[in-house]
Amino acid sequence: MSRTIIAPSVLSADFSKLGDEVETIVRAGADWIHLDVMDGHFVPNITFGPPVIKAIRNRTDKVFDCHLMITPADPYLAAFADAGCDVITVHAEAGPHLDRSLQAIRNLGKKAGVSLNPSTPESVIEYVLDRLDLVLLMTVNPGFGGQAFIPSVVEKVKRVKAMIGDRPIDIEIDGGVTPETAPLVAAAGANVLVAGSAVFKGGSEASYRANIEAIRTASDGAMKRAA
Ligand SMILES: O=C(CO)[C@H](O)[C@H](O)COP(=O)(O)O
Ligand SMILES: [Fe+2]
Repeated sequence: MSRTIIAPSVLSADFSKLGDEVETIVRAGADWIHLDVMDGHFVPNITFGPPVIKAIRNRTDKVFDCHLMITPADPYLAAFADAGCDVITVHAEAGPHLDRSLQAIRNLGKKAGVSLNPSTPESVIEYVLDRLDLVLLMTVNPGFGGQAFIPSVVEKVKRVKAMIGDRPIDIEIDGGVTPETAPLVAAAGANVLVAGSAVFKGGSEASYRANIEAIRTASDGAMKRAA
């Protein structure tokens, strides 16, 4: 059994020293770096885009896991690939041509992900499974960090796990992940956990390390018991 991949979301980092925060969170045990791109249109908040991602790319060689909460996404995929994103995830709700978006991401040489809002049924990925490297299931409504985990998504994790079968597709959870909620989704089949506020609380490397370890211990234990 492989251990849970922990992907801290820099949405909760101190943006005034973002590069340093990336280095600190990597030293503290982050596996991937989760980058929340928001456009003030698909979601009611605005964050950052390719220039900021490019500016922090040289701070680590960890996977840059790019969560695009933008519409349209297709015109910007090449810019995010050039900026150094390794996984590029688009929302199924953000455009009419999911199959085309996923093909475009793979054609750029990147891993292709799709994200589903809490109210979006998993059936939208049925005909694109062979184009997918990752499914990101939102456990909050996208747009902000620090929101409460929506428990109804746990059943969706189980259904997506069954749909995927033995395909090499990661199941990632995003929103309200804590040591209390991580075991619920890990037991249901998720293997990548995004956490922002629960990881960056405390503001020091020691607290980041303890926060990551608490989530990892809880989720790895649940994964092992479910195996
Ligand atoms: O995509 C996101 C919000 O749209 C973030 O990745 C997510 O909210 C992480 O923050 P937290 O762990 O604090 O819920
Ligand atoms: Fe995210």
